[in-house]
Amino acid sequence: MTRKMAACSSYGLSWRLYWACSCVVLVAALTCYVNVVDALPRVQSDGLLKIQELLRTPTAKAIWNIDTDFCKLPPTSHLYINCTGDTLTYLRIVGDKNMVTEKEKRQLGSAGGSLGPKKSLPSNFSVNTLVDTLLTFPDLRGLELVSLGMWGSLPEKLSQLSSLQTLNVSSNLFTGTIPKSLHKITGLGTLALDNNALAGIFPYWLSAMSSIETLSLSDNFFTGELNDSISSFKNLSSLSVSNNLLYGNIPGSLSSLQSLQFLSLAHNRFTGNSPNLENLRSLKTLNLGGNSLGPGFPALGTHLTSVYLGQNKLSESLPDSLKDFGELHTLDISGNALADTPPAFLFNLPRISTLNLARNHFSGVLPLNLTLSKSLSVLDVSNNFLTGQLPLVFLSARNVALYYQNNCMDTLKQKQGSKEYCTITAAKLGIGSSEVHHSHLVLIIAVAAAGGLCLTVGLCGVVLLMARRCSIDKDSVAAPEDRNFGSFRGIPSELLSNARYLSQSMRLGVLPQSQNRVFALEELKVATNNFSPGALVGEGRHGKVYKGLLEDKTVVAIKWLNFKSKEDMAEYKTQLEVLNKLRHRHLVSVLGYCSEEVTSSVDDEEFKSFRLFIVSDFMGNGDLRSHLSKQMGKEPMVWSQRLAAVIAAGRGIHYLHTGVVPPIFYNNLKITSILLDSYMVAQLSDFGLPVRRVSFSMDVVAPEGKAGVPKLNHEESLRRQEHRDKQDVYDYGAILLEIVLGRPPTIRNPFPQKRSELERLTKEKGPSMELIDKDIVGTCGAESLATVLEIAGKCMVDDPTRRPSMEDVLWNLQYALQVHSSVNDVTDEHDLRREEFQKAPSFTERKRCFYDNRVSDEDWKAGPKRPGRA
Ligand SMILES: Nc1ncnc2c1ncn2[C@@H]1O[C@H](COP(=O)(O)OP(=O)(O)OP(=O)(O)O)[C@@H](O)[C@H]1O
Repeated sequence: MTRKMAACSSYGLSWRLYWACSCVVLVAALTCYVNVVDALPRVQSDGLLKIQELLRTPTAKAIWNIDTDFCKLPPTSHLYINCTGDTLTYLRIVGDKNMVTEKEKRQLGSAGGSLGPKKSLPSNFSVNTLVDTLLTFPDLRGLELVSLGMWGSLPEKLSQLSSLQTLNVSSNLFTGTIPKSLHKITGLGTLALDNNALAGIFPYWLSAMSSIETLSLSDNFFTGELNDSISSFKNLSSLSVSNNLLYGNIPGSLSSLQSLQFLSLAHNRFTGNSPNLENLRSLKTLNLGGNSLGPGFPALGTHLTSVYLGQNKLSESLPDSLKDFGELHTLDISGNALADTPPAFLFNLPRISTLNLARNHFSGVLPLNLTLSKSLSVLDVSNNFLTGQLPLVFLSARNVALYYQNNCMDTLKQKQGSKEYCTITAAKLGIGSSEVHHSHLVLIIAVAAAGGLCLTVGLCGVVLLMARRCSIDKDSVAAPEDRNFGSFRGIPSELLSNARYLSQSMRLGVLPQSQNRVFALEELKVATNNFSPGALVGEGRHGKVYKGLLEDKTVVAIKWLNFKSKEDMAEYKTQLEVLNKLRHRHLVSVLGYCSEEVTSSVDDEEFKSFRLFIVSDFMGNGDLRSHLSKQMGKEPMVWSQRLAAVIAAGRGIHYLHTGVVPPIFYNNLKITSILLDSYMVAQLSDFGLPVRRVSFSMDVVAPEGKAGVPKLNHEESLRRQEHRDKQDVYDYGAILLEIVLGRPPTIRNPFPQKRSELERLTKEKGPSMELIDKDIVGTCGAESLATVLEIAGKCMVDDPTRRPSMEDVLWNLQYALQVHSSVNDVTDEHDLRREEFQKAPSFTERKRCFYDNRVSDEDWKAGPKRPGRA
């Protein structure tokens, strides 16, 4: 420093300059000192230790301690701490083990680590105490507490963290509304509250915060219509409200949000045509999938890179303007009623990587010499009405997962219907390319000619000819058969092994992918203490399930299955490859497997048998059925918990039906496959595996078309094809009944002779109360119960075509949870009403206890309009 000052004076600088120079040097020295110190004051270290205590079970071994140098902890995918000088400025804790790599786990262990992601919260967890503790960090700019199982209402005092720029508490169990005081955090740029159970009208008031750039509210219960106030979010670059209860038209004013780069309104109930979004020049990702938008194809900006419009009601032909989408790499327009022949340029867009045109009304012939973009990796044109020869490139394309089954193309590869089937059906639907129009015309002419020729004796020969043409026996028109009796039956294994995710609409529920692991039997023996009885956690009809501790301390479930033939086991293994790729918050992750061939000899004769060990995430709280009754000192689940569990599992099923290519149907759903993790969050297990017939017990619904069920005619086959999701819907209905009854329903056969139980439960005047689980009577709102019973009844109607989709079912259940929450604040007053409810002799009177007394509540008044049910 002295040398620097001398340097200043030696250059003959003035006295004032000399002082300025000294100051600069002093500041530099201080900065240097601060950087060296870089340790938190005691009050902040204590705060972090307190947070550790709050977010972990008290029995867990503490990892942080008084000597931990928090500012020097290495960042990992589930912990990031940043200090500026001697104050904490960023705290991120992500408590989901699926997000931690093995390597990171090891690093965490050796480096002093961070909060263990698998630990559940202590029973006395209080979000208020947590926020009080956070207030010891006045300079906190970033706070991310994700997947930690936190519950309660977000406290108003969160706004006292006034320096926050990022607030992310997604994937927790928060309820209630967003605290209005948040608008006081004037610099807040990112607000992420996804995957909670927050409710209320869409929070337009947040637009008063001009700083807000990212607003992520997906997977909650927000409701109401989006209106023009949306345009007041001037600086928004990312808006995600997928999987909520929003409805009505998408307002045109959305197009004034010029900074928008990411927009997801997927899986709500938006209707009508999408507004013109061409003006959104910064928009890169647009997800409007899973609504009821249509019939027009939306006008979109050409700079988009990902467009998801699947499962809507689009029914026009694709616009020519799509050829200008030079940056598009994902286009998902599956599950609409789009018509005509898909234009050849679509397959050859320069950046296109995923093109999903499945389940539309596309018809006509794809050019034989069609070319595919070099960047294409997934192409799905299945379940349309395409005819003609298969484009040559479909046979030669390598590195492209290609799906074209259930069309009527001229090929023996992937199952096809007859050309007549496609042309006639396309004509019936009034759709089609020039070729279909031509066929249609031929038919019309033929009919007319047949009539005319009947009158003209001289043309008898022609009449006969034409009449023959007119009377194409419907049954001889081969429709694509329903091949999906097993989960993936009929789909070539090479396609299965290539199956990928398409729908990014689910991305917030989807966890990172991991590698399938082939385990050594030795490893599993060590993990389970040689499959000791003490490690046994359950037994199904096909094998035993053990709890195991792997070397890296991961707790896993190991399901032991025996097979008589190698082929049967191979079928399982192929499907495990697919299932391993799936990661969803409400699906139990398959981590890998181990297969073994065992040779034994009896009387000098050798026998081979095969064993498969499926390794998956361990769910610490058993299956849903075990929580419906008092067991081992555990209280039975109350209504809201039951609803939350079935909604969670339903989301997993919905993902299997709509978020995976090819979709996964026929999941042999049972209540015992809904397992609860250590946070009591439900996850579905046992999905997507082949149905193994043991015996046709009451607990198994054989997929239609399996052995013993008559062969289907073509019409029926087509009907099944279109309603492949409905077997799961039926089974899910039975699960809904079980959470109401508290015991398995007696109706499990899809075509029951006697459905009196269901009828008694769903009759108009209300259910017979004696049938309802006494543990929930009084704790569930009547409207909520009635909604669940109504939708369960619809799920279980005999005719699969009349059953609702999983999306409809979820919509109703979310509504049921919402009305339950709004009438069921646990207050003294409520307890009184509950008593009153329990004493009320008739259903109608009980219903009144809830409705009449509650309808005046402010909350209830402000509650959502009910936009109609399935
Ligand atoms: N991943 C898991 N984590 C914790 N427990 C599990 C797990 N998978 C299964 N279990 C336990 O093992 C029991 C048996 O499971 P399994 O899947 O073999 O049969 P099931 O679902 O009860 O019936 P089924 O034989 O019809 O499939 C379950 O009820 C559950 O309690």
